[in-house]
Amino acid sequence: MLKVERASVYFAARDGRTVHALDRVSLDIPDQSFVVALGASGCGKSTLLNAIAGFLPLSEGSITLDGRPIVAPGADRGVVFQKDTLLPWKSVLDNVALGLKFAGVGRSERRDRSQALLQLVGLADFSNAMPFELSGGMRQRVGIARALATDPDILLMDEPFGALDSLTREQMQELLVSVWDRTGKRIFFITHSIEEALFLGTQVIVMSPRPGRIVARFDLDFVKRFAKNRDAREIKASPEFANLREEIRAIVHSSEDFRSAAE
Ligand SMILES: Nc1ncnc2c1ncn2[C@@H]1O[C@H](COP(=O)(O)OP(=O)(O)OP(=O)(O)O)[C@@H](O)[C@H]1O
Repeated sequence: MLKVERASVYFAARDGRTVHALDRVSLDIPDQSFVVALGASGCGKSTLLNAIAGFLPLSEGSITLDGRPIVAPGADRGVVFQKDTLLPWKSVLDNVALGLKFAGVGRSERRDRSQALLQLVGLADFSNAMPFELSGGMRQRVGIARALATDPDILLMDEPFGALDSLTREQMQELLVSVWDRTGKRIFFITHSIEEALFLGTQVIVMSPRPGRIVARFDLDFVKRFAKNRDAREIKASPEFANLREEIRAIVHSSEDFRSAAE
């Protein structure tokens, strides 16, 4: 279990004011779950992910992964950002193998494990390609393979598909469901898209800004249905999906109205 307990983060803004980016957020991310954080800009989604990744300290509260306190980045957490962070001078295979190299894994095992992961993300034939030869979606696939290379306990994804065109985005969502289903990794995923959140999450948390709080939680099973029947259109066209989309839209908008009224 990854456990966030009453996590708060305050930042000192440049004008001397204090920004309350996260306010006593509690969240459980069980094994094999797919937890999606949804909310308008500035509601603390990235702050929460960065704290789980160990990139920034909490002001109050705690985060533990299977009982171990998180205080720094570690190989037990794989991270994927919106902008890929591939090294342009290294091949696709070497990019995937990078974390394994740092972990001291030998050359041939690095090759085998990285090749298997490239197969998992549908890029088996691109191991010798250079990053500049790949499309945006393919680069994100390499990023996912690289994040999985050290066999982490959780995958942390900060708007990984936010810069992709809508068709590629849907393909990437479907690919990610396969990766999740086959590896059994738990995932914490951030998005602005209500539809993406509904399609992917076993749990969706809706956040609102200033201070960043969780204002609603939904347990869902669309992603499990898709993992079984692989029919995204059927799921997204279902009345159940449409009703929830409207319900969540109303929550997101009311938290934005609240913010503008307060300003
Ligand atoms: N290093 C920092 N210094 C000061 N303020 C910060 C810092 N990082 C984030 N903030 C502020 O904290 C709040 C939450 O930011 P955060 O990036 O976590 O939101 P978000 O929900 O991820 O937004 P977006 O969807 O736009 O990425 C915002 O008001 C932001 O301006």
